[in-house]
Amino acid sequence: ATRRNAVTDEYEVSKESLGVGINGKVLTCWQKETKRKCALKILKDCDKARREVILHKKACEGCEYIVRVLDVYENMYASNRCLLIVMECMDGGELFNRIRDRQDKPFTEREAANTILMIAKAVAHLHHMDMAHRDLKPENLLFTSTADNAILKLTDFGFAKEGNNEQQPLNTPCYTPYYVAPEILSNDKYDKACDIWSMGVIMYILLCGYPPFFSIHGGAISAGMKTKIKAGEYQFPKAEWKNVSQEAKSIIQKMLTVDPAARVTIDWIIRCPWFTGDIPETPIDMRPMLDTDTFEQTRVAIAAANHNQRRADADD
Ligand SMILES: O=C(Nc1cc(-c2cc3c([nH]2)[C@]2(CCCNC2)CNC3=O)ccn1)c1cccc(C(F)(F)F)c1
Repeated sequence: ATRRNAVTDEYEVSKESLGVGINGKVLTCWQKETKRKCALKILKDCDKARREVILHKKACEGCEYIVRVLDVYENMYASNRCLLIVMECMDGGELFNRIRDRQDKPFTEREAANTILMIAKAVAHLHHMDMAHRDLKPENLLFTSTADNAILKLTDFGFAKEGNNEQQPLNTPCYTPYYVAPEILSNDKYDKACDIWSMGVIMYILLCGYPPFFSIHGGAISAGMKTKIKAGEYQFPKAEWKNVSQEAKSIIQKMLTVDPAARVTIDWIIRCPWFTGDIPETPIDMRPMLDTDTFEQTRVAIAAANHNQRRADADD
């Protein structure tokens, strides 16, 4: 339940900003009793903010891949009524910064698969409760710590939306089937599909270090970029993609399907062997091994070594 007392009763709020989200800024705070470091998101009270709080609280229950909401306060702050969301503090920062810091060397396929799988588990949890995030991007994906095995969690439910349970029975009193407009029936049918598209863009970036759609002169979205997105026009430039497995590319292609009705669902994604990777391979940089000519050279070298070894044995 939303607390009405001052957040400062239970938390020490710092001035240190952790960033600014869609609806409000995020500060560091400490729980007085436990000294636990937390993050505090300050939202101006309005319907959108109330929806964000309700959906985030609902979403984080039962899913370890969604940033946990610890407390919610309704306080006056700077003479405005505000909603304050206290969250677990994600000390590893954003996926965005981790990608940016490794600009030179993108993720290995195994690392990319592990990363996307954590995102997919968060998205599956939302889609199974008929909710769509609708703002999936590296800036809203945070690591629990800077350790290699840190967990990646989804945050910022400022655009999230709950379906009206699309298979709304036609006989609900709100409309007479004969006259109901198509958008009433399908208005949120494709919200979930847009989360899949965003995952496709994130997966593409993790495997090569740059986005599939961009405007040549950089900066904000351009007309040319919009055209490319609408046409689903992007490439896998050979330089960076020749070592990436065909399976990874075909998964990206299925996620970046222009027609939302034809796009793969989250359930299809979490069942892909590429993600589960049943054989627990050590996170090697699989890319050189996947490169045919490197693989060919390795095969020849191994054969030659075996030949010399046999010769050596025969001489003994
Ligand atoms: O951001 C950090 N911890 C954090 C952050 C959030 C958080 C929530 C939201 C955001 N962050 C952003 C702010 C704007 C940029 N995108 C992310 C969008 N909307 C949100 O709702 C939640 C919990 N712990 C952090 C903590 C310690 C160290 C570091 C760093 F890695 F930077 F050193 C970061």
